[in-house]
Amino acid sequence: MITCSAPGKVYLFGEHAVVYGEPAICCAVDIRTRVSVAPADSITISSSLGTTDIDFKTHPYVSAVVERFQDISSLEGVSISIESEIPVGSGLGSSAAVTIATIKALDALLGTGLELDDIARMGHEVEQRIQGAASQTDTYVCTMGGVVMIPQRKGLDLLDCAIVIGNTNIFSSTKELVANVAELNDKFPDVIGPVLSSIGMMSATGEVLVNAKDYVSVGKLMNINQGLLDAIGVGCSELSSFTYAARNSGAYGAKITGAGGGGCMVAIAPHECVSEVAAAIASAGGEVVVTKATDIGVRVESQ
Ligand SMILES: Nc1ncnc2c1ncn2[C@@H]1O[C@H](COP(=O)(O)OP(=O)(O)OP(=O)(O)O)[C@@H](O)[C@H]1O
Ligand SMILES: C[C@@](O)(CCO)CC(=O)[O-]
Ligand SMILES: [Mg+2]
Repeated sequence: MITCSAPGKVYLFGEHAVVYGEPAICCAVDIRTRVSVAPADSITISSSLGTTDIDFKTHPYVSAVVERFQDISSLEGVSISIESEIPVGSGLGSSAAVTIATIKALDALLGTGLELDDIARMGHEVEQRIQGAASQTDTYVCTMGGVVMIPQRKGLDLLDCAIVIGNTNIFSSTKELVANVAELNDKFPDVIGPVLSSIGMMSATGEVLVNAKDYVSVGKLMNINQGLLDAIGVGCSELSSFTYAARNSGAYGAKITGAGGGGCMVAIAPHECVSEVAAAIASAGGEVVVTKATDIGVRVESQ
């Protein structure tokens, strides 16, 4: 049996706008999905969502990965078992992590010799197929780890402040949220276009600040980015209430992370404020995860 893992991620800036070619800055975080594979006579995929064969309703991302390997190798049967610390459909890159960890595990099992760039590319193709429109961000960051600016694929300094996540526990489908933004953009292109460009400016301005470890300024920009995410309709009252709770208890800044519409918000905070920020989000009704940036991307855990 071979087990591989891949990390989740939070966006400092740029989700949604990155689908339209704007830059984004995204950070791998220290919560992981583990995928174990073993030779078998038929295909079985087991996760908290159920046990299936190739099944695009229950396991669309993993099924698409299996089909890709059927194209490039002699794969006929395999048993795939998924365990995850990343909540499903929550904005923390659960789809990218399960996709990338499965690609790496099947690559190791079948000896297809994929390089990290090949894994990231295949992961992006899978997200595009299932999501409709998808940027390369989640799959690239989750493959490589670290803090990455997209589309340049430029590595920035690892954050050394605390990352506090508040989960609304409202399931949100990235596919649907991306489609909602596209609909709004089709209806009001002259209004939404400039908002998406302004979101792109966050990363252009934020890059230098992240490398300078000027987290006070990074936080201010995250707060501006949050306002623009609200403007394109991906907020909800719980996300707003958690972001204000975090800001009012000492966080540098707070915003939605990922597709929004539910899922999670992220705050960056000085290490000494973590318990106040976590308590404030929890008393506003959020499930809290305190984590940190990681430079460990996809990797083989055991074989
Ligand atoms: N542990 C898991 N086991 C099996 N499938 C998973 C797992 N985690 C995620 N998935 C798949 O990914 C889908 C959720 O992906 P989606 O892109 O909508 O949310 P996300 O990746 O958590 O958030 P975001 O894309 O905003 O970061 C699930 O419906 C499921 O198909
Ligand atoms: C909403 C989005 O920008 C981020 C999802 O984590 C979609 C994508 O980049 O594919
Ligand atoms: Mg996703």
